[in-house]
Amino acid sequence: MLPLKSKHKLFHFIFVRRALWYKMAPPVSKVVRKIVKNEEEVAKELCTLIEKLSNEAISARGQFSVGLSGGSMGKFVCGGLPGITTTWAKWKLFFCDERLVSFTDPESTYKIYRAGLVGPTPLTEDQFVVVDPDLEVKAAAEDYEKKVQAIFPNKEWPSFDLLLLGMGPDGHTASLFPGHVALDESKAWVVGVSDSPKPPPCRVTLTLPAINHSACCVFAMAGQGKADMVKRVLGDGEDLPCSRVKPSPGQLVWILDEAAAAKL
Ligand SMILES: O=C1O[C@H](COP(=O)(O)O)[C@@H](O)[C@H](O)[C@H]1O
Repeated sequence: MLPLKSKHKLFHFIFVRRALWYKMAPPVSKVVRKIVKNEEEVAKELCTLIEKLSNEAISARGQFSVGLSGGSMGKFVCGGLPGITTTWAKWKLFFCDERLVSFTDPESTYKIYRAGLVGPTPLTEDQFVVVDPDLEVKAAAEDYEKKVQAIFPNKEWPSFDLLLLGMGPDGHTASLFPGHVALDESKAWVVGVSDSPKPPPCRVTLTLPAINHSACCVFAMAGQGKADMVKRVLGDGEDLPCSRVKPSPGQLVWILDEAAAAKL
């Protein structure tokens, strides 16, 4: 028989500590992996998900906030979105990251989405919350952060309904590159990067905490060129910028084609 004092200690250890641990530990993201045949199927799967999430968000809150990425994501989204059924007027579009180049430069992410979505869908230019390419890096990041804050007023962190993310061959996502100081930002929603290892060097990016407060993050990719990094991130769990995307509480979705998933 345990003495009363020891019983109290045991009770404290088991119940109080456990309750505290549950309270403090961040809820784990719900992770979904979807492997489809080819690039075309990746775009289809992605756009079906965007359609579903937009309609759910609009029914629940009257607005859908989505963050876009550059690179191959533009192709998937611009190819598939014109075919979906949604209330376009309720959309607000942001950029997970943007390259600091003019809107006419082929490297501009906004240029790609404006050409692919304004016209082919009922979306209008004023529904895009853009990074001002005429400002220098720090000022552009501060200006973009203010624009995002105006959409999520009085919030500690933005709560995007959906962020569409890509993964570079070095495991970067948005403009968060391996080993870069921007990865450790814990207060700002947005930071500037003036030494991006991938050109162009000047960029503006959402930070990891801003990304991880969104309701859903989706990585979509296709092709054998992604296979090694997919294995390092999803198979080996290596600590890379992509692996740190854990929306909490939230959903993390990976949509891959068979070639990108080949080494898993
Ligand atoms: O530079 C960038 O690269 C990543 C990955 O691009 P991908 O073409 O390999 O898919 C992209 O997600 C990011 O937005 C972009 O600025």
